[in-house]
Amino acid sequence: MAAGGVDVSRSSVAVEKDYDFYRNGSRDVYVRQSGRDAERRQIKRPSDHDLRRNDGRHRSRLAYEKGELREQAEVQRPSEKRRKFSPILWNAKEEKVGRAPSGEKTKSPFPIPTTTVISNQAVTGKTSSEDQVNVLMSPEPSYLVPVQPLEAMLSAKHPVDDLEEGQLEEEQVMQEHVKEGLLEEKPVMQEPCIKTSRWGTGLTSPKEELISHADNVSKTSRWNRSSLTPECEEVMVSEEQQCYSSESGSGHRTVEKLSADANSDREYCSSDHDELENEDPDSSTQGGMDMMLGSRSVNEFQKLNKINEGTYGIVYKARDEKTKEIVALKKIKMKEDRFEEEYGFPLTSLREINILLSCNHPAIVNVKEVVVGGKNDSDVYMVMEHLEHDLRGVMDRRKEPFSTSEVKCLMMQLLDGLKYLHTNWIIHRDLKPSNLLMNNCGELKICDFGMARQYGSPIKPYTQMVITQWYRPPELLLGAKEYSTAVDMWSVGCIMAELLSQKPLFPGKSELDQLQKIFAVLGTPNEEVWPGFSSFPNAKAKFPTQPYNMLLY
Ligand SMILES: Nc1ncnc2c1ncn2[C@@H]1O[C@H](COP(=O)(O)OP(=O)(O)OP(=O)(O)O)[C@@H](O)[C@H]1O
Repeated sequence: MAAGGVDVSRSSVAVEKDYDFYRNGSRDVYVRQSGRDAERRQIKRPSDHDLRRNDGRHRSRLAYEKGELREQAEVQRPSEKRRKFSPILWNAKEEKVGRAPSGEKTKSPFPIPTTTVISNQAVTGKTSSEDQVNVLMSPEPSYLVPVQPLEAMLSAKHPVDDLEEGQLEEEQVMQEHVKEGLLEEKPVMQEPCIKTSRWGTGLTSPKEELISHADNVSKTSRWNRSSLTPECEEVMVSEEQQCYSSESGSGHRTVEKLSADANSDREYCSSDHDELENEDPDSSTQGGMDMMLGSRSVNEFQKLNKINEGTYGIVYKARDEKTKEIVALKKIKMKEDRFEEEYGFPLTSLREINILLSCNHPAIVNVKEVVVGGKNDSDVYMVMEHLEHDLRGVMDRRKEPFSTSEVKCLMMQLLDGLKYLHTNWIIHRDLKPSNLLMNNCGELKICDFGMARQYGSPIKPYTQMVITQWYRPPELLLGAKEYSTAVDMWSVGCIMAELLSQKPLFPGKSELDQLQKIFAVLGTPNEEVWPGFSSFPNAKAKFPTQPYNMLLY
């Protein structure tokens, strides 16, 4: 029997086919969109049958509840993975350290913060010729972005997502140096090489205009910021909602402060919205208008029903009147309170759109375009491929756990998608069952990239207020700010355990309780089993001693 009405077992065949398809390259491929986007997304044209099959969540839900098996549809796959991103490089010397996980040589679609941001040279106002030689002569792979000439740096813009703590701290340090008279000239913040990015060659599509706006927002906020604010600001919903958010659409990405009060229910939004702290609200919304010039109108879609509501968006099932294709429309929730620190278009949504438009993988939800419209003509919608279920809902409806082969099939897809992300220097930072979409063929796709971000080498400090608590790794719970792809892998492990046992692996009620649940299973760490453990900010808490194993060895 299929997994909760979703034919996971059969999809394993489909997945095998996919991999054959993948290996064998392009067959029956058409270009979905024109221009620049066409280069990015080559997909196989869905058959009419496929479109019909997706017609009606209600129908599929009924079928699902009746346990009907769906016909196995020919799985459509891109002919190849076209999009490869580059790492963020933080300074010239360290470029040599950076290595793309896969070793594939590709050009980044992102505005890359080739940040020799505040290297020692920048602070002293000198750049040694040796460093320049190293940069220019070293046989770096092409995914390592060369340091830009100063003029290019100055004329470039900031990327939408290069503004987390590392940068902020560096910016502050620099300002302090200026105050202390250490810098004679106005400090040069090396900016991303937007001219070499796909946005550097002119704005040719609404999407690119949108991203351009993201840059503007980011830049404005960066330069206008007068102070740094804590990253967790919004009081969120209860943990139960947070962790089982499939149907409720309740607050994901929520965390709570580690405290001795294990029963504390207060949770906070893990936002890095302080980037927008001092942005002029009017300019933000005005920019939002401008960036949408040329986008299709949402009126070209017929809304069929509301699927779900999350923290950052309301998701509808809709039909594209032009192509008759069934799609999911995610309406971005604008921050409407002018007196809130963040107002207007949320940074998380900009990041999500930015990353998803650049991704092209069968296990990552496909964002087709961004459209505008609605009551005030100012609503922004992401147009995504539609999938009938999310894994949370599928699990909730099942009476028994998935079989081992079903779990293998799901995990293979999840890991394949995650490999693609990590290979392209993206950490998802919010993997959990409700962010894994599924269709009736058992295909799994990762969605909700609001917390995702591009990372770089070497690792820089980021907010630890990410990942829904039950799926959050101990290093984040312990306060680590320098982390990488491993945080997603922890979430994957929790999801796999949940698939096998039909219950969450570590359903902590608070951060402290979360850690205790983890330690109860894996042992209380110490310096011996986890070198560096004692240096975590929250490691000083007294945890009950639990026997540990030496899994690491
Ligand atoms: N492409 C899609 N097809 C079908 N359903 C979808 C699609 N995208 C999202 N959904 C549904 O909408 C829900 C919310 O979507 P999403 O997680 O992207 O919104 P969000 O506002 O970012 O949520 P969160 O509160 O987790 O931040 C998902 O859990 C899923 O049930």
